[in-house]
Amino acid sequence: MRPEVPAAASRTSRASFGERLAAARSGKGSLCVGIDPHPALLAAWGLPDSPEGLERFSLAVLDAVGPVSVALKPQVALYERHGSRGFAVLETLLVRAAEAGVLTIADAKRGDIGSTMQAYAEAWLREGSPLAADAVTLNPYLGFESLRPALDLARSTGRGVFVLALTSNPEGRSVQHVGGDASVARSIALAAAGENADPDGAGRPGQLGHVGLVVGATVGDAAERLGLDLSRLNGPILAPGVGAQGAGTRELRAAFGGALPLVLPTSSRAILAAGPDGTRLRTAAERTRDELA
Ligand SMILES: O=c1ccn([C@@H]2O[C@H](COP(=O)(O)O)[C@@H](O)[C@H]2O)c(=O)[nH]1
Repeated sequence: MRPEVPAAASRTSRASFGERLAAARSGKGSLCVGIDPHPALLAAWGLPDSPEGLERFSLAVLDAVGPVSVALKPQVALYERHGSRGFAVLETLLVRAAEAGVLTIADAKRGDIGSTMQAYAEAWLREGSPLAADAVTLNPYLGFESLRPALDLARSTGRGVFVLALTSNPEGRSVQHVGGDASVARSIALAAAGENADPDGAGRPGQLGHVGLVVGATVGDAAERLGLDLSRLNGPILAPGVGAQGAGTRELRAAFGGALPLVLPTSSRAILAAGPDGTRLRTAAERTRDELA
């Protein structure tokens, strides 16, 4: 059975996702490790490209890396490609992680009109849903306000969302950077900060909120250039792009400056390439975490 999030008695006594993450960070550091079971990685681990291989891979990563990561981020697409049996593996992973006290961020990048968004919110954030994670990534292309069901459910359950703002891939610029001060990325960052201004709806504005942003570690000076004031987000920043996409300490500093304390550097393939040996895998994660600290 999935454990309740801490302090679940009432909306106002429940810690926000940002606060739960901050508590985890103080013991484990800031690294978020992605679980991306690509067919080539499964093969390199000596595992079949099947739901069985997926499960062995996922649980091995949880055991080895969970204790030294602030959160694990399963890439939902790599479970979805195995159909319903892949989703069953993802459910098992999410339950086992919750039992082990490891936070999970489902990288699902969901986004739709509000009525459909309600269903996505319930799938990924509702207490008792088989796919409930601690947080889910969201795509705001239909407008930030279309995400309202997920924003509200995250707030009331102590879970979180990470909304795409400046993604790590070069193609993102053609949408996210256009318009200078009026860019999509800036409007998303402002809206997220507004949500976090009073994170639990109880007039406790000092708490870190439930709405995070995705800002790639590879984006260079884009956040500054486009006027995103990330240090005022009052929520966490997920920064994929470390390792396989080329970013490291220098790139993180260049991208985030004074907002670095809010950042969760995120790496998948570069760590998973260490292979199935639990000690080597954990060492790879620890080394990455310590290099970035
Ligand atoms: O802007 C983004 C948003 C999400 N991702 C996801 O993160 C991992 C990155 O994997 P690596 O192996 O560390 O490159 C992957 O699941 C992406 O879908 C991203 O890269 N950039």
